Amino acid sequence: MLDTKVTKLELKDPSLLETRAYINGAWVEGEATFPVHNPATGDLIANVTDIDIEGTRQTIDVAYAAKKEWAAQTGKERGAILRKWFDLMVENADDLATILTAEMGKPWAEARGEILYGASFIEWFAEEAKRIYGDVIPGHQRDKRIVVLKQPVGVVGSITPWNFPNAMIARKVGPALAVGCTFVARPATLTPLSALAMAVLGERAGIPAGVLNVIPGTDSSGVGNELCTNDKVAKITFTGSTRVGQILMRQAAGTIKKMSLELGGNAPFIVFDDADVDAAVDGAMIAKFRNNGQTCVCANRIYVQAGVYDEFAAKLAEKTKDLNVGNGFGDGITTGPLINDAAVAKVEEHISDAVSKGATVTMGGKRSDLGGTFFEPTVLTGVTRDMVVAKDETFGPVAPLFKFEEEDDVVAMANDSEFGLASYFYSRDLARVWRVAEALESGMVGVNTGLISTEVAPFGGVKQSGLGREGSKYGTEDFLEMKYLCMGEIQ
Ligand SMILES: NC(=O)C1=CN([C@@H]2O[C@H](COP(=O)(O)OP(=O)(O)OC[C@H]3O[C@@H](n4cnc5c(N)ncnc54)[C@H](OP(=O)(O)O)[C@@H]3O)[C@@H](O)[C@H]2O)C=CC1
Ligand SMILES: O=C(O)[C@H](O)CS(=O)(=O)O
Repeated sequence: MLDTKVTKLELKDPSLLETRAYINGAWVEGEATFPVHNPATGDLIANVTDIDIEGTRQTIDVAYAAKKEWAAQTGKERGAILRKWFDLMVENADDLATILTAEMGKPWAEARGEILYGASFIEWFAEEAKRIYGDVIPGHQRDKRIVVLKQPVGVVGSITPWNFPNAMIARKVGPALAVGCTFVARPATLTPLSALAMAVLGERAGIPAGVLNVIPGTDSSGVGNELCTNDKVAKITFTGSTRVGQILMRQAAGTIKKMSLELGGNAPFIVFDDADVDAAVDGAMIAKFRNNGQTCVCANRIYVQAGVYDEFAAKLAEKTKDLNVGNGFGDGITTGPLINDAAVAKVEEHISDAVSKGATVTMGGKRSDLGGTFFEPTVLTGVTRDMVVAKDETFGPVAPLFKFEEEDDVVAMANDSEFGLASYFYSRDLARVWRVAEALESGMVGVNTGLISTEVAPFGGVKQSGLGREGSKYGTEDFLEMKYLCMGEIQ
C-alpha cells in the first residue's frame, strides 16, 4: 500500500472527529467497534462504535418519544435551529472536508465543495420550515368547511452511501427536521465519520435530544431490516444502488412505509452536430469525472453525432491529461482513489469487455502507477451497444464514446435503459432542445451543462432510478402527511 500520508488528521477542532454513536442527545461508546480507513493510503483513521440491531431498536424508540415535542415547535423555531446548524457547518467546512477526504478519498477542494453543497440543503430547509402550508377548500355543502393540514410523518430511517457521506444525509435530514420529523441516520460503513461530525455540530446548534440520531455500524442488512420493519418508523429514505433499494422496498412493504429512493443511474450524454464542441467537452469532463466518476448522475454513455465525433474524441482525450490523480490531500490533485478494490475490478472489467469487442483506448485504460485503488482517467472510442458499458453503471473514470447518425436513433438508445436518473445533451438548436428534453426518460436533464445538482431543484429519477424528489420547494412533500378536516354544522 502507499506510504502513509494521513494517519492523524490535522483539525482546527479535533472534537469533530467523533467515533461514538449519537443517540438521544448522548455520545454512546459501544463495546464493538469497526475500523475506518483512508482509501488513498490504507491508513487506519479511527475505530468507530458499531451499533447493532438492538441498538437500532432502542434508537428508534427514543426518536419516537421525541417526535411529539419536536413537531409541536413552530416552523420558525425549527428553522432557527437548522439555520444555526448551517452556520456551524460553513464555519467548520475545512475540518469537515478533511474528515471527508480522509474517509472517502475525494480531493480536499471537492470535499469542501460537498460540505457547502450539503449545508445548502440545511439552509434551504431552514427557510422552508416556515412555509409548510395547508389548504382551505370551499365546502361541498352550505354547512361544511374543509381544511387541509400538512403534518410530519414521524420517525424517518435514513440509509446513505459512501460517495457523498455528508451531502446525501443533509439532503434528507434537512427537510425531515424542518417539517417536524425525527431522524435515525445509518451512514455507510466505509464513511461514518462525516455523519458523526454533522451530529457534533447539530448538537451544538441546539437540535433536541432524540430528534437527530446517528448509528454507525457494519450490519447494514440487519439494521436496514430493523428500520424497514419496525412499525415506529414511518418512512425510509435511501440513497444507493437499485439492488438495495429493491430489498428495502420489499422489507418495508410489511408496514406500508413511505419510501424515498435515490437509486442507480446510467446517464446518457449526447453531443449533436450543432453543439459548441468545446463547451460539450468541458461539460463531459464534469459529468464524467466528478468524484472520480463515482456519482449516480455521472455520464455513463457518451453519444457523439458523426459530424463532430472525431473532434470531440480528440479534444476529450486531450482534456483528460489535465486530470491529476493522487492522494486527495495533495496540492493540485483533481482525482482521488476509487473507494475500494471491488470498484477497481468493475472498471477493469468494463474496459476489458469493451476492448475485447472492438473498442479502442485513447487515454488511460489501466491502474495508476501510484498503486492502490488509483486509476487512470480513461477514454474509449468505437464503443457499441453490445458492450457492458452500454448497460451497466461503471461508477468510475471511464468515458465510453458511441457514434450516432440520427436524432431519433440516439434518443432511442439513450432511453434503452431500466434507469432514468439524469441525462445530458449539447445542442444550439432550440427546437431540438425542446424535442430531445421532452423525449428523454429521466428525472433530470442537463441542457448545455454537465453539472445539474443544486438544492433549489427537485433531484430524483424515474424508472428504476428511484421514487420521490429531494431538494427544492418539493423536497418537504415526502416527509409530510396530508389530512383534511370536514367541519359540519357551520350554520
Ligand atoms: N440516486 C442517487 O442519488 C445515488 C445513487 N447511488 C448508487 O449507489 C451505488 C453506489 O453506492 P453504494 O454505497 O455501493 O450502494 P449500496 O446500495 O451498496 O449501499 C448504499 C447504502 O446501503 C447500505 N446497504 C447495503 N446493503 C444493504 C441492505 N441489504 N439493507 C440495508 N442497507 C444496505 C450500505 O451500507 P454499507 O455501506 O454498510 O454496506 C450503504 O449505506 C451506485 O449504484 C450508485 O448509482 C449512489 C449515490 C447517490
Ligand atoms: O451521486 C450522488 O450521490 C449524488 O446524488 C450526486 S450529486 O447530488 O452531487 O449530483
